[in-house]
Amino acid sequence: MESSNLKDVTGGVEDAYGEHRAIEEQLVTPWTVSVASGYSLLRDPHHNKGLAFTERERDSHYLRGLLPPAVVTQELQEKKLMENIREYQLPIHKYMAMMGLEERNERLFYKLLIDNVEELLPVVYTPTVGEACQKYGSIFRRPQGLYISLKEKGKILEVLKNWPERAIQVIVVTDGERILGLGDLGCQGMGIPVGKLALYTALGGVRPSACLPITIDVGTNNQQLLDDEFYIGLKQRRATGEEYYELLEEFMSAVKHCYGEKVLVQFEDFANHNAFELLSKYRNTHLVFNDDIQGTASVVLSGLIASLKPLGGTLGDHTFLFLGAGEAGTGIAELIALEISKQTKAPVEETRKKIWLVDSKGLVVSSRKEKLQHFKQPWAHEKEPIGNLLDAVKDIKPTVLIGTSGVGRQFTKEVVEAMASFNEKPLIMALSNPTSQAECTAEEAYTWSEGRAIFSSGSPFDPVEYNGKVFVPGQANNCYIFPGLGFGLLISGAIRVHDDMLLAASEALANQVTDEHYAKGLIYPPFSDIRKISANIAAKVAAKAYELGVATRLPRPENLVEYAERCMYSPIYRTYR
Ligand SMILES: NC(=O)C1=CN([C@@H]2O[C@H](COP(=O)(O)OP(=O)(O)OC[C@H]3O[C@@H](n4cnc5c(N)ncnc54)[C@H](OP(=O)(O)O)[C@@H]3O)[C@@H](O)[C@H]2O)C=CC1
Ligand SMILES: CC(=O)C(=O)O
Ligand SMILES: [Mg+2]
Repeated sequence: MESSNLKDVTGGVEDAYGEHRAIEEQLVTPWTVSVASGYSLLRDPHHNKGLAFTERERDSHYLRGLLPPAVVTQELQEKKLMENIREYQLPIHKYMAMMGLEERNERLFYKLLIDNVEELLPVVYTPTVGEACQKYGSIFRRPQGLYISLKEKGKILEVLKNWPERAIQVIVVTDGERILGLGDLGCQGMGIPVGKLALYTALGGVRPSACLPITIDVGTNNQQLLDDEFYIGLKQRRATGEEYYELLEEFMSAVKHCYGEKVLVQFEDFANHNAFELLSKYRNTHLVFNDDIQGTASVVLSGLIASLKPLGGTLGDHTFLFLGAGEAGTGIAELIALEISKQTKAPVEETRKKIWLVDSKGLVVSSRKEKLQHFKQPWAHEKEPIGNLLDAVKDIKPTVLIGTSGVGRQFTKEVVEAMASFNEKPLIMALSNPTSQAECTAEEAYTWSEGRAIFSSGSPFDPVEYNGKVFVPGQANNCYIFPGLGFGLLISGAIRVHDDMLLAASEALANQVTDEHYAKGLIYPPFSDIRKISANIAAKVAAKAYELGVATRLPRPENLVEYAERCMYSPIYRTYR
């Protein structure tokens, strides 16, 4: 089908693929629905329960003889699998074991992930997912999402129809150009949408069948991949300009035609030269948000709000310095400025002046303005140029130092010591992922600040003992926000994402930090409570959607927290007729 025909298909939620309304010349997919039984039931990850099939189910579903005689509970299966996973020494082997489980038995995969979230999050997500992407070509077994490449130009609607699920509610899409702090991994970036959507289900409660990971392959500029005979993606340099934006336009329009107005599209790990453009292009026509710009901003703002308790004062009393002036850095900076502006009623142009950013060329200042990318320009304040981070720290004397550079070990001993020299409790966030790219380790932050830093990082670090005291570093990662934010959008039937929803999500997350957490040095609540946290975030986001008039699920449920909790996916096995 030509892309020009797209406009003839109306689509929408009821008629997901537009088949009933398709005109005769248009192609339709002949989907059939059948009841799985016997061997095919065991091979169907959505319905397989392995040894947990009951005697009755084994009789009625032709499973006799296909399974050994023991009938076990889901809990026992979980115990056994956790033992197996703990046996693996290498994180990548744990990752592969988890992906293998997802391919065999989806509910058991999610039960493990939900019940053991603190142990398994670093396996299915950062840092291990970074290594998995680097090796994605060799560990790729079965499709976990859709690949849409330049070869599919003009046929994207048909490609979407090849995905076996129809009622898609959340899409996470990447083009693989900025995978964590690991750079351009091309088509191998697929590990990221797969991992993010696993968290949408485990942390946020979205049904797995409603989630669709997508990688857009427009080529790669990574020479190592281009030279690799086993590379799984398009072997050409990245398409840019009109060719790139035409493909993205066709994709965004096909997605809406296929799944309707209320499908949420999360942009993930695009390079900044496309990320800002795509967000501003689609934020007023589609339900979209950029996780790296907006989700990260919301999680960091939450940590800052929570840290005001141990630090004292208001947000506006602080001075912020960022290393890294890209998506994450400027996204966070803008949300902080917006929040201070709301609190103080000062214009955002004023509140931005307390926030400074350093990029690869030094401090962002007014004399560089002409040559700066548009997203850096609002941060080009009046000051003499400063070439490096240490001098910027000494000059600006920030109370908060945030790393969003994607480059490891930039917060040196001198930088942390300088922060500790004029702050009783320096707030230091090393946000770059995976662990190898963190601006400093937890141990470095606590040791070099003589145990005074309030520290958090994008990838997890173990607790650190310093001078007889144990410090527990928090994980400032957007995975605290996007599952709850997304779920709030879905349960309210929101049609647009608004900045006020990000602020509401930050506040909801900060409200979950208790005195017990503060006593451990934390400014984020533990992931073990994440479903409760996500329900609270979802409720606040949904409430904001109703308040702003962008919610379509009417009437508004009275108790939104309860409603969110009730709507959440449960991985407990279902009983079959
Ligand atoms: N914890 C979390 O939840 C999240 C963490 N991140 C992490 O943040 C990192 C950056 O992501 P993102 O903002 O999207 O990337 P971008 O590429 O958009 O931005 C990177 C910025 O860092 C600057 N930079 C690069 N090298 C240096 C250096 N040696 N010294 C100073 N500045 C430098 C770049 O400068 P220039 O502009 O001059 O090139 C650019 O401004 C990644 O590692 C990512 O994993 C991202 C999102 C969420
Ligand atoms: C966490 C995340 O989104 C990133 O590092 O890109
Ligand atoms: Mg990301």
